Amino acid sequence: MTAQLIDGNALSRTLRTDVAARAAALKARGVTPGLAVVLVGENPASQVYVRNKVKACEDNGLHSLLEKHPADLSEADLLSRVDALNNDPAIHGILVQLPLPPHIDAQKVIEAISPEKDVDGFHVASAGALMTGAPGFWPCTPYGCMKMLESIGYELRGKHAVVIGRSNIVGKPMALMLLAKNATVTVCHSATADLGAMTRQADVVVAAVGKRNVLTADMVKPGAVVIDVGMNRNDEGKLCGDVDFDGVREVAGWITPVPGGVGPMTITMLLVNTLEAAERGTPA
Ligand SMILES: Nc1nc(=O)c2c([nH]1)NC[C@@H]1CN(c3ccc(C(=O)N[C@@H](CCC(=O)O)C(=O)O)cc3)C=[N+]21
Repeated sequence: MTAQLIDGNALSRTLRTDVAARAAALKARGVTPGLAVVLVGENPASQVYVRNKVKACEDNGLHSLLEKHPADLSEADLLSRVDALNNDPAIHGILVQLPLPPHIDAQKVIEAISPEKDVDGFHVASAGALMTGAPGFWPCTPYGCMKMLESIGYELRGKHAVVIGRSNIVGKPMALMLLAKNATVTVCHSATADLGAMTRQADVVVAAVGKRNVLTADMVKPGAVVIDVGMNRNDEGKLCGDVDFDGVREVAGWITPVPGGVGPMTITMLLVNTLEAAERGTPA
């Protein structure tokens, strides 16, 4: 048996059509949803990602503002730029591209973003809202993973989900979202004694480590859903995930590809959050 693909590009197209319709409806009421993307320095990967985000905005009727700053921008100057965007009525969402140069305290910058505009969902107020079930923005990558599970009609209640990775931007929020859907959740990480023993029990595996071949076919229960959050390069320089795709697809029931899986969904959920921010800020 070969796993069915969960196509992040196709699902993104569907969801972005809805985003575009909602953006048009807001525009008819005189409000264009606006996203500010702030880039500090010249990290080549960041430049590609940022360009993709801006293009996704343009393609779907959102206004975007790309702010590029030199790598030696001071932390104080970045904080005052964030403050200006907090007070800019044309901007509903603010994204400060990570990683930031080492002389800048990234968490401090994130906490300076108004929670109402924190469309990345990285602010501690957003994290607290997710943890308690209060309204707030969910981090785009795990949110996109949940949409992928929803798209195949997957019932999480009573299932065992294993998350590999415990970052603040993917692993931890992913575990909370799965828990909120009544899955039994195990979070594995670099100190987990026997990763395969955990993943072999999983109905759903989410791999979010940032290392190739973290999940191989022998570690997967037949029929399981496998979601690959990884973004790595192989020896030939090709983009690949954390999952040994060719092996695992022969065992899994469902699998997300890289590229064309979680990546485009991350950008889609950024658009969704930005739209949501604009809708929340617009009186009916
Ligand atoms: N404040 C902040 N928010 C982020 O959301 C954020 C960030 N910083 N820093 C970097 C990471 C990375 N990230 C990606 C999003 C989409 C793709 C994506 O669309 N990937 C395509 C392929 C792109 C390619 O070919 O390189 C795919 O998987 O099909 C990748 C990576 C968002 N990030």
